Amino acid sequence: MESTLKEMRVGASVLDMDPKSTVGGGVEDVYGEDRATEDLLVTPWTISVASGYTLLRDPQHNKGLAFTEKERDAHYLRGLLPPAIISQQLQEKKLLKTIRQYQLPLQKYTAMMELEERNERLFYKLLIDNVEELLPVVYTPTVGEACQKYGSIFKRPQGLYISLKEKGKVLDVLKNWPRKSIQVIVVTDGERILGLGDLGCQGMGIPVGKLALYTALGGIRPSACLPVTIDVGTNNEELLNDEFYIGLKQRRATGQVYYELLHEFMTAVKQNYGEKVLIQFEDFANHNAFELLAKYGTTHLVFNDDIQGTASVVLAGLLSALKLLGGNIADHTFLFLGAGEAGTGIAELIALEMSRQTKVPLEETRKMIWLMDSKGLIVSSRKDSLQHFKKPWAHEHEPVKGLLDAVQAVKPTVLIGTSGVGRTFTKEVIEAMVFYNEKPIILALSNPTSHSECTAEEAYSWTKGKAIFASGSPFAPVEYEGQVFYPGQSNNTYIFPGLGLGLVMSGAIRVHDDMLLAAAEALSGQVTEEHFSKGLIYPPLCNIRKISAHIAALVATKAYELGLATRLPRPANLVKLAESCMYSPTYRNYR
Ligand SMILES: NC(=O)C1=CN([C@@H]2O[C@H](COP(=O)(O)OP(=O)(O)OC[C@H]3O[C@@H](n4cnc5c(N)ncnc54)[C@H](OP(=O)(O)O)[C@@H]3O)[C@@H](O)[C@H]2O)C=CC1
Ligand SMILES: CC(=O)C(=O)O
Ligand SMILES: [Mg+2]
Repeated sequence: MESTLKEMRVGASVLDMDPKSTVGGGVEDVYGEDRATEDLLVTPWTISVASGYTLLRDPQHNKGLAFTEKERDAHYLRGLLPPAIISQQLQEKKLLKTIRQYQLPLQKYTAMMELEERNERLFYKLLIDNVEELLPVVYTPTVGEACQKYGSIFKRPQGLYISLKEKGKVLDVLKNWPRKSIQVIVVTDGERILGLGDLGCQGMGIPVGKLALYTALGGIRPSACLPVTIDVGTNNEELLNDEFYIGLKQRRATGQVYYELLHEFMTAVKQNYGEKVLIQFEDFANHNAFELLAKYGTTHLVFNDDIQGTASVVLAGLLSALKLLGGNIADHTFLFLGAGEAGTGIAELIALEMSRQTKVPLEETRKMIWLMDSKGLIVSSRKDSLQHFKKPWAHEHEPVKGLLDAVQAVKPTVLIGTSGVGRTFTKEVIEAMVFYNEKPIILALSNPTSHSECTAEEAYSWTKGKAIFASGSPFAPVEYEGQVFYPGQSNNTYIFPGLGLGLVMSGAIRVHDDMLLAAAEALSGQVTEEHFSKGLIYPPLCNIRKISAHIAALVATKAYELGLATRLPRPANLVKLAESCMYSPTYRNYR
């Protein structure tokens, strides 16, 4: 139990005291201990030192066979372990070998999750040291399959489930979580999991995976991370008919019922963890995502990863590509397939950057950007029937249905896939891109791999090696006519860990667009000549902690400039601060 005296002091105000209580609550009596009466129950939190069998079963402190002779004596471990002492390094080597032996990605995923539950430090050591190899296991594409099969691979719960059954009790549910000092929450309602649609309660794999990356890539302590799934039902018939489904078996609640539960959650989070806890909205459907962001963006430290994190990573890639191609961002014309969260989020940040660079008003720079949805090109004649987030993109043009026709009409220099539909960048579409451009920029952002708008091989072979290509899920390097091409991964995973670290370490209280621009500049600044020579527009993920530190520093700098930082005075060297803040997974010695 991680509870400390300090945590017990955090508390509710005297104003919400129980009328029957005869004792006044202390100023920060969140757990109601000061004001408890015979009718008012409290939780008996305790502090204890783990030893013996309990220590071996405690994932935060377990070191497996790495416990020294002295530790085995001091902590009652004699006989509970075989005699060999195996260092963390050797344990890591053995595990990597085991994981590599598994044929199926889902087996590797399960092995990693079991390791996390058994030995947290070893899990993070393995992930950090082998990030390029293991990211596709704990994150896209495998996490998508894991969510689809969550019911059958489910053994022990991870994260916090807040369902409609908990309405009216959300604060109590938060208090059940064993860790008290939370800095980052990733929350989903499971309605738009990657490009896989509504997976209901099984979407939990996403907050769990994203938070593992907050720790591995951004250095946020695992104990400070809280994955949350809000379960308001699912409209996925297959899950509703599945006897093993782990979520609420009802159709999704909408309207007032939905918003009341979300509001209760947002209020309880602030009440329990304060103003500086970061909340990342993840994989909500767009009919809720924009509204939630607009509503809570002014009252909470919150951002939507699919709208804003994705925008920042794509802008970073474009800024890098400009260094390769020359010219300015305003020289480009953009066409998006997909006008939802990712598409319109990216489009808006590009338009903002163009406006900043050229001093041309935002309404004008938006005109360089075209979006398509499932009904075709977004044009002014459709304006009345468009969802509000599409309206700014309804430019004057005759209606266009298909993507190839749109490419021919708009002649984009940059084609971006954010539709969630695989194989929509056909040979004809890609050939049209290279017909109009010496070096077309093609980003197939939809996840997981099976939903990517095209493969890396298709992008390079259909453009005869001319494309600057990146994708949301990773592709291996491609050999085309004797030359090797390295596709980059354009995924918000480059941004949110560093963004989160910057916000947390500066004690920021709100997320601002300038921070997303700063994160994009920081990421783009990490791309070197060597990377460019391979055709990469993103730096390799093996340097991600260094990259995250730079992102964090620029984000924190913005927080200070905007007066949104509360950690005062401003530390002199923010890169150093970011590096020194990061969680290290090496084993500690026990007294
Ligand atoms: N690489 C990354 O970092 C990220 C990738 N993504 C990926 O992007 C994809 C979309 O996510 P998100 O924007 O949140 O989803 P949304 O549901 O908000 O948007 C999807 C958009 O695609 C459109 N669309 C659907 N089918 C077609 C089609 N056949 N042709 C043209 N347009 C189509 C939809 O049209 P309509 O509005 O008419 O329904 C909608 O505008 C997902 O696969 C997700 O995994 C998301 C975030 C980050
Ligand atoms: C990467 C991501 O956030 C998504 O595909 O939804
Ligand atoms: Mg997402």
